[in-house]
Amino acid sequence: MATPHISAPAGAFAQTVLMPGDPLRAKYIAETFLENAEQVTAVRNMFGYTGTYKGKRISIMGHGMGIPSCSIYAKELITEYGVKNIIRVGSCGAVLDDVHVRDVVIGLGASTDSKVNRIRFRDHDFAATADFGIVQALVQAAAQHGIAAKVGNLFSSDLFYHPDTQMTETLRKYGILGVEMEAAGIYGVAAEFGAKAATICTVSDHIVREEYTSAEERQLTFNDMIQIALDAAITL
Ligand SMILES: O=P(O)(O)O[C@H]1O[C@H](CO)[C@@H](O)[C@H]1O
Ligand SMILES: O=c1cc[nH]c(=O)[nH]1
Repeated sequence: MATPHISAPAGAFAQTVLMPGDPLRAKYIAETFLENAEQVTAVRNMFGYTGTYKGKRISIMGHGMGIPSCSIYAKELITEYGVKNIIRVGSCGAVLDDVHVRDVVIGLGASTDSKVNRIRFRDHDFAATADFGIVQALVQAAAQHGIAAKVGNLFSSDLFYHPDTQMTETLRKYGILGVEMEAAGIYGVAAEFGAKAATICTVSDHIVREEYTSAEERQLTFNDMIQIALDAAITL
């Protein structure tokens, strides 16, 4: 039962899928953290895997960069493969003084400059929100790992290289915890097709302070976030 973008057979995905932007991160997560991981799709090299974590069946699949890309995969996973829970596991940039590189942030809500949710919602402002149960599970799992995750609003931007130089000040004023490129789209898809979704991100850079994590640091902090997401996933 392939779709235009996923070549897996029916039943190939677990009910809960962790989704990083980078398909190679999906491969790394599956090979490092899952037992008996099997690759179930590789269309356009957007790798997807299913295996078990602490005895529970879990899938991992990349979603690419930006709302158009992640929306395709999230929609097909939900409507064609019966996926119920999507947890985006990503990276984000920080703008606030009290958010630091390597912090873990959870997107309870996601603001955006994308029009996708207005297209869905008759041109009104849809409040793109995470599933509260998944957020709770993520917060609890983070606490068990000794990490006080910050929970709040993300900004999902259509543009990585944003031309509006005033935008950062606005994001600071409105308390945006992290800038990334997908959460608002995934929350919109989940709402449209009756699934649950949440986003957890590791802060990879501070946009105002111009601080960046090294590739090695990113890998280590990313590992913390993955374990939090997997420990939350098996409670769903
Ligand atoms: O690390 P990922 O999950 O890809 O997330 C962030 O990184 C990409 C931009 O470099 C965008 O996809 C953004 O949302
Ligand atoms: O989308 C992203 C991801 C990391 N850092 C940013 O500034 N934007």
